[in-house]
Amino acid sequence: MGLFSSTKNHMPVEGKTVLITGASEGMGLSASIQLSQKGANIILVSRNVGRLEEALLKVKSAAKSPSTQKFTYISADVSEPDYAGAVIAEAIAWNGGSAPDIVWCVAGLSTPLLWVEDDNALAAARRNMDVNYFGAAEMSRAILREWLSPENKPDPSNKAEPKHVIFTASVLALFAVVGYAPYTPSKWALRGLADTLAMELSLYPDHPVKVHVVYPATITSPGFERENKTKPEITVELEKEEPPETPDTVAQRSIEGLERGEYYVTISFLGRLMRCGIMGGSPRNNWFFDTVLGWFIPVVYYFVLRSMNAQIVRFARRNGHPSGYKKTS
Ligand SMILES: NC(=O)C1=CN([C@@H]2O[C@H](COP(=O)(O)OP(=O)(O)OC[C@H]3O[C@@H](n4cnc5c(N)ncnc54)[C@H](OP(=O)(O)O)[C@@H]3O)[C@@H](O)[C@H]2O)C=CC1
Ligand SMILES: CCCCCCCCCCCCCCCC(=O)[C@@H](N)CO
Repeated sequence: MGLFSSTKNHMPVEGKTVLITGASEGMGLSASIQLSQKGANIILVSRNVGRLEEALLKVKSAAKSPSTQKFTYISADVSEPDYAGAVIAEAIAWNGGSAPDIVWCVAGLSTPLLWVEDDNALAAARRNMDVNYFGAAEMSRAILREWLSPENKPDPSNKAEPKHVIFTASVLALFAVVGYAPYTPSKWALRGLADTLAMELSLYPDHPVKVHVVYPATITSPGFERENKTKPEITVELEKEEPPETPDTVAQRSIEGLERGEYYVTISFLGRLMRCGIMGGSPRNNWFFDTVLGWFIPVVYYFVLRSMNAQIVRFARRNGHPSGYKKTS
């Protein structure tokens, strides 16, 4: 977070234990496999046990040192109130009494729809909030209470690496797009929580912990196939601006950003522009470049928004009042 970047790896994982939610499919599975290849012990968390079993085999067979690394899964629903304490307790018991060193909240879902026309809008918004926001919020609180408790003060002679808690948002938390009303606020909420925690963590100078937020654009995952079933046509049109990436690529670029020590990690060029466009009072990855780039983004947005809104108006003229659109859900 200094003026210039360094080449140090800020998140070494070899021999560390990483807990990942949403780890049975999509980006979470890819991240688990890649961290296994780098020598981490992995705890996979999601709901469906059959998919967790399959994922565990893949993550195991990617291990850098199969004789020393260990792997397990815990089935849990991150939308259940108070789920996270039990997950962390089970993880600690499995890990010989030590808490995981890194917790990455990836579990999420999206229910694209038109806010005004769709009868499911508010139910979908609550579900998106429960999984995407509260799922990650509860997990962060459970692990931070463990890491930051006075009994768990790291031995200063031991040069402990910082712990890491990582949230997974979306570029939609940096730039909103029509059709994502139930989802976008849940990802913006994660940003608000992360910025607050980044400051709160300074109250614990003897317990080094870093918080991060990853902002992927479209990921060609099983979740993307599901969300496309209800996605409004105009949303499909607009999001073509940002090309989809595979779960493997998104996981790889996320890990690279975390290794560079970034606070907000973006995956693409547009994502980086969007990040510099919203910085406000958020911590910067690089104070010089992020600030200078940030000066130009309002000008870019003048043209981007003009063109997008014109595209939406053309769509509206072609398709008539939205109450007449073909029902997607
Ligand atoms: N796909 C996209 O285009 C984008 C996605 N994102 C975000 O990135 C993250 C990963 O997305 P993606 O790769 O598409 O994920 P997928 O939808 O493909 O996979 C979701 C994973 O989360 C688990 N999961 C879902 N709901 C719950 C729950 N209630 N409790 C526990 N686990 C749950 C699923 O397993 P199970 O169902 O068994 O529980 C699965 O392992 C999400 O946070 C998503 O919002 C961000 C930008 C773009
Ligand atoms: C200065 C910057 C210019 C900005 C250009 C705007 C381009 C719009 C691209 C929108 C991409 C939306 C991806 C959604 C991913 C997602 O989170 C969902 N698939 C999950 O449900």
